[in-house]
Amino acid sequence: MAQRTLVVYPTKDAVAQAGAQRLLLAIADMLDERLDGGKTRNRIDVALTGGSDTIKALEYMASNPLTNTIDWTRVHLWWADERFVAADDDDRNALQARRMLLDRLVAEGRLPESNIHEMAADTRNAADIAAADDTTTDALLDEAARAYERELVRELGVVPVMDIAVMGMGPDGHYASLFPGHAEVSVTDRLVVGVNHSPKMPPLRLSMTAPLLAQTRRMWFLTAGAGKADALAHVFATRNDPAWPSSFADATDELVWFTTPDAAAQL
Ligand SMILES: O=C1O[C@H](COP(=O)(O)O)[C@@H](O)[C@H](O)[C@H]1O
Repeated sequence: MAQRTLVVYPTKDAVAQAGAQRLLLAIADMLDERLDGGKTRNRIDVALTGGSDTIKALEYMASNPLTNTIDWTRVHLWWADERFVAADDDDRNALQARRMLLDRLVAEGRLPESNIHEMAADTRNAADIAAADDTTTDALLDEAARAYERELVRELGVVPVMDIAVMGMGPDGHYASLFPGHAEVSVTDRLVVGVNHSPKMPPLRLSMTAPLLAQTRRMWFLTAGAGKADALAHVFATRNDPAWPSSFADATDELVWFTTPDAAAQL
């Protein structure tokens, strides 16, 4: 179990800027790291999420000169969670990341499209969505979750490991799409799950599970603003409490929360 570390920056903007800078430096360092035998890694795997702080960090990455020094052909991008909406829906985490950074890297020939591992989008039309009952929707989400599991295993083996995960946390303490009051946070026999009736819109989601995320080497939370203070205090006071899902967050090497004084006020 990793020890939780807290790093406080003066503003929300500074958290995003620092997150961007740290992510670029960490990617560069990991790509240069010498393995036994002197070779460098042939790939690193980074899990992204959505939410205000992480998307802002991607925006800062786009304008950071370090971005142009990275060998993106060896960087694979995954999503710790996704909103199950149409591929062109503004709510989609992957679409936001593409708009902020990834599409440009692909267009410039730096990042192969095949390195972007998106979770499935909802391909149904509005009438089918409206007509679907819970059983149908759950089955659809489950098939999408299993498809992502298959992709993870195909690419990374039966115990997939993210080198870095950049997480956000909601004011209710959710991380990825693991919400309080929902059973998914306690699922231990899956890598990815479907989430129906999410308390935060949109209601249908896909999420990596806590055990998969806990295999991550370096997990960073970008969690800024007074709205996160209550959740942060509860999360730091407990472990594996379903009422505060981010208390399940773990990593093998480091678990760091980048935050602001107002978010850390109750600690
Ligand atoms: O819906 C989501 O919300 C969280 C946190 O969002 P924030 O805007 O409160 O920072 C995010 O981490 C998650 O990936 C996303 O799907």
